[in-house]
Amino acid sequence: MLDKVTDINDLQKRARRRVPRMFYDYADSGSWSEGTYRDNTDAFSRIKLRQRVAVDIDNRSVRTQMIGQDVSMPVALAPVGMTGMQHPDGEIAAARAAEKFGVPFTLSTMSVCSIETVAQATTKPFWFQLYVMRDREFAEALINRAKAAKCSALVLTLDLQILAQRHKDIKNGLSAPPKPTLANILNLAFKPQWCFGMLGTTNRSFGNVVGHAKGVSDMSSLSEWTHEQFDPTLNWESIAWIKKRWDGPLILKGINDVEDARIAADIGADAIIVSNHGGRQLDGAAASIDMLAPIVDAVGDRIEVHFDSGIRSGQDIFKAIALGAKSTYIGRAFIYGLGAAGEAGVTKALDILHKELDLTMALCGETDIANVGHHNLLNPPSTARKTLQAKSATKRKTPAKPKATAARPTSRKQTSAKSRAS
Ligand SMILES: Cc1cc2nc3c(=O)[nH]c(=O)nc-3n(C[C@H](O)[C@H](O)[C@H](O)COP(=O)(O)O)c2cc1C
Ligand SMILES: O=C(O)C(=O)c1ccccc1
Repeated sequence: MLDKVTDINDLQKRARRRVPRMFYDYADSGSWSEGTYRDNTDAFSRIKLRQRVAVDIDNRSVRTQMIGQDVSMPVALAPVGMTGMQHPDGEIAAARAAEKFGVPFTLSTMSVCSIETVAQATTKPFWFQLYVMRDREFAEALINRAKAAKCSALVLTLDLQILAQRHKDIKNGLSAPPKPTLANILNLAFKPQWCFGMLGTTNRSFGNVVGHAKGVSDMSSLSEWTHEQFDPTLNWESIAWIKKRWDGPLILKGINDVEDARIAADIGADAIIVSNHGGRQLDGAAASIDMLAPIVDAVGDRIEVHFDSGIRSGQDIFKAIALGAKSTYIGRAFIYGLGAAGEAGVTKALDILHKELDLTMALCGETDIANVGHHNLLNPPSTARKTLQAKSATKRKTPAKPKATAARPTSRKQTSAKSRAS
């Protein structure tokens, strides 16, 4: 059934056919004009790679580590709210696919299946993403539930203290529970597989927050509820408060500015995710891939720098790694796979990305993802150019032994959580 699917685009087309419009649109949208949403992908296509030839590329590896944990490629599944609305039991399907592929799965606070349900359905630890509510006891309860479920990292999202406006969600009447408007009911008639799947599961509402957060029973609209519940006062002191309560690896998500990256490194987080929330929050913000190199330059020697926003191919992953990210996350790329074909669709998305990443690496003349760096880019960022010039100046002074392979500057190595801990 997925034989003819060759790229993430194909999965997206199939998801559009299978998933009810309000949930498909919820995923495939950005805030306001969607300018940043479009920029995220456009910026990737402006980055050009250096094609290298006559290098022995027979044995290759894209294996690496994220916060000291082994991963089969530099990819994790990003936290996605309402994943279980793209496909029945969607969080379980995605977590299982990730587990089998050897990449981390991050469960959103706003997931349909609860922390406990996902823990029961999987065998390896997953990561938990936290949204901090005004009710701090509730935030603490979520942290404790994540600990009890043996989650192996906490991803704290910082770029959604307040929800931006997404026009499509308003037009589609996206509320919780969804509004049974005539248009929505008619649309469901064209999505029979989704409907039958939903009838077969009890996971149909927000598993982590129902019954806990005040006011959740009358969630009239997702945005109203979010404004009511999410803590707009969240600041760096609150982050220290959370760090104290969570004793495992802490990843700060939603950093898109050098100054914020420096503060994140100062407070001793294990990693940051350079991200603009996939263009769903501050419309007008820079494409995250354009912020990656300056941020790595500022803090890459102190903290692991991860990346998301705009990845739709293995080539995009390669570019993010070349710009200095230790690893990446995918949001829509796996969500489209999930909407198209459940667990098999997520596996297909991961397969596609793995193949594209490996092939791109090979055609750039690299055999190990650990060696990928600025030297693989045709136009390295200016900060990198200075570093490269400095390096080649030093090289000229001390002639190295001639090598069979072309000499190239080493990539910027980031501190791993493990090496800092030891
Ligand atoms: C439908 C959808 C829901 C999301 N929900 C969350 C969420 O609950 N928590 C969070 O931290 N990020 C959330 N994100 C942002 C993703 O974690 C990630 O930053 C973004 O999808 C990356 O961009 P990409 O989709 O272009 O890969 C969501 C993204 C999408 C598309
Ligand atoms: O839609 C999102 O991007 C998101 O993170 C979110 C925020 C509030 C409720 C559900 C999901």
